Amino acid sequence: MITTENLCVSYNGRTVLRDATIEAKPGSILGLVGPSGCGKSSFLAALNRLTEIIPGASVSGRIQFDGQDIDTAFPSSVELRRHIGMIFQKPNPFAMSIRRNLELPLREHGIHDRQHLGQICESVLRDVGLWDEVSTRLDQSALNLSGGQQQRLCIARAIAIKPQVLLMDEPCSSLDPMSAERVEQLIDSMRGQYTILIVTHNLAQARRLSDQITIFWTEDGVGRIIEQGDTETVFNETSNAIVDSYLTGRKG
Ligand SMILES: Nc1ncnc2c1ncn2[C@@H]1O[C@H](COP(=O)(O)OP(=O)(O)OP(=O)(O)O)[C@@H](O)[C@H]1O
Repeated sequence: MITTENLCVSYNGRTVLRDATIEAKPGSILGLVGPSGCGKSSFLAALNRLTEIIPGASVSGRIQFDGQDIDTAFPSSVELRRHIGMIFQKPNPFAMSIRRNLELPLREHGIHDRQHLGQICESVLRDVGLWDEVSTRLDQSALNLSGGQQQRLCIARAIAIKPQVLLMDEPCSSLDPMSAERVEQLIDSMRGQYTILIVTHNLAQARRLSDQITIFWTEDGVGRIIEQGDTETVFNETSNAIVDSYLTGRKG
């Protein structure tokens, strides 16, 4: 379970997200939506401590993982990212072979046995539906794969080290429609195995994929959460006029 309490993110002293409190249930998919600039990516970055390497960024509030503050549970960012992985909008495979892309994080986490590495590579490539497409060219550059294949490789790389949580920042939005559909199906198939927090601008996708939804909004230049709950309940029964306008495409 991952929770936040009054999470705030600022850049150079300017608050861009205020008091974000969420609860992502184990094994569920939580959709994070809202207009551009309301702090969704900053929120995800804080959960994975990427804000530490963004110049001028600062975070306050509480982030807990299984009831423990993440700073206590995972003093090192490497350990944190073993439990909380991240997938970005633009696929970012390393400029090396498909095999090395998968082996690198495994080696970083202490797995060096060649046979074991090989087994994990095959298993995660099967999990993301890539094995049949790449099994004969594992030693070729990952950069030769299509965008959709690269994104599935990045998901394979993230799950190779068995995280419990996956943060996804618009994972389909740079892909062509067919590849995006394929990646969406993959994410859907991961329900129950991982706790997934996914930022998407595609409201139909958020509705299809997410069990719960959190809606961010900007007021006076500061992002905050204005609605959250079970996805279908929020879509069908929200009493918040702004949320209703946003979800029906009349605003945002
Ligand atoms: N590195 C940074 N330095 C300064 N300001 C930043 C930085 N990153 C984001 N911001 C600002 O923080 C605010 C929130 O941005 P963020 O990217 O988190 O929003 P978002 O909801 O994810 O937007 P989008 O949907 O367009 O990706 C914006 O005003 C943005 O300009």
